[in-house]
Amino acid sequence: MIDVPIVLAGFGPVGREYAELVHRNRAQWRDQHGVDLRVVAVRGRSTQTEVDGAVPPREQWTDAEPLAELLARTGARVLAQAVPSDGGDQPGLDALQALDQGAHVVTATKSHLLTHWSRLDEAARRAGRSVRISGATGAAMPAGDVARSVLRGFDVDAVHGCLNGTATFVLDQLAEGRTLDSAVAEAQRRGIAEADPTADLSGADAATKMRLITGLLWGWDVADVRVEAEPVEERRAVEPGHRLRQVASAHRDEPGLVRVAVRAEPVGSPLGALVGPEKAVRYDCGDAGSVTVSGGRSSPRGAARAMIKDTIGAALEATAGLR
Ligand SMILES: NC(=O)C1=CN([C@@H]2O[C@H](COP(=O)(O)OP(=O)(O)OC[C@H]3O[C@@H](n4cnc5c(N)ncnc54)[C@H](OP(=O)(O)O)[C@@H]3O)[C@@H](O)[C@H]2O)C=CC1
Ligand SMILES: N[C@@H](CC=O)C(=O)O
Repeated sequence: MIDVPIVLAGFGPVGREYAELVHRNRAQWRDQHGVDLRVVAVRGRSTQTEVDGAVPPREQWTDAEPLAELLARTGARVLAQAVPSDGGDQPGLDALQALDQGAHVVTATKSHLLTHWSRLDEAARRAGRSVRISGATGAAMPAGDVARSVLRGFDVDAVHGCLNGTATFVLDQLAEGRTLDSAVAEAQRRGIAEADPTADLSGADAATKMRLITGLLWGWDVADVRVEAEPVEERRAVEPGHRLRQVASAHRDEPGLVRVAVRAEPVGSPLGALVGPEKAVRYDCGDAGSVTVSGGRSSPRGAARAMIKDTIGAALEATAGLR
């Protein structure tokens, strides 16, 4: 049995789902996979709590100690990150700290991957540990896993994806005659759109996820990738038999460039057929044909499930670096 003590950073919707899943399914995963996942501590911005079973209520949390001390004291094998993707430096520094102390990193947080990509990869390889980012590339849709390992040898020429559930949902609502404001409000009510939906609508969130996929797929340094993005705006005409989609694309022969465009896709195509907040990525693999990954719940629970998959993978597979 592989013991997997976990320090969880972030106790928002994703972190809470992750802690709850580990608590509820621990015995099942022990039997099924031979791994004993247990969250031993949870941290917020400035407070923390030790955990033995269910996470204690916030009133019982105490001031946070330095992460290095907490990781050492608990013997953590994994740092699980579900903290805001707001561009702050702390998640990147925390991930580097964890790797230096011999822990794997599993993350749904995206922004520090953009700023610390190469450093994280080098630190992980040096330590013989992995940084697993499936939750950051599209919640429960395993597009990152496919990019990193399943398509090896397929020589992918191009990748196209609907990577932001809000954009797909809002575009369909606009097509039905709703206004942009009310479509976004409905997406927020359903927990799809962020509280500040700017990155959902501008294409920035889709571009971030596509940048991460290009890093896994072609080894691009995601920090250097340039983005050209077209925002989702009020309703516009579309030819019959098509739906508007926010499509993020990258081409192997245009290294370092990700484009996000709002374009018409045939309703029967993998991207045009998406419903509500569903996501999909199509890999164009030359003589191997096209491979599309779609589905997987786009929600805090979906992201938490992706983190669970990555935690089990980190414990069981002897791979190092960004995965
Ligand atoms: N929601 C979704 O469907 C998806 C979300 N994601 C990503 O998952 C991440 C988590 O999202 P979500 O659960 O909505 O939560 P939030 O992004 O709202 O994060 C809130 C939590 O992070 C804690 N926190 C903030 N900074 C730190 C820090 N430096 N160290 C430790 N904890 C910190 C907060 O602490 P405190 O409580 O003390 O304020 C709080 O518990 C985000 O990066 C998001 O982009 C990815 C895929 C899907
Ligand atoms: N707001 C995002 C949530 C996941 O990253 C989206 O709409 O896809």
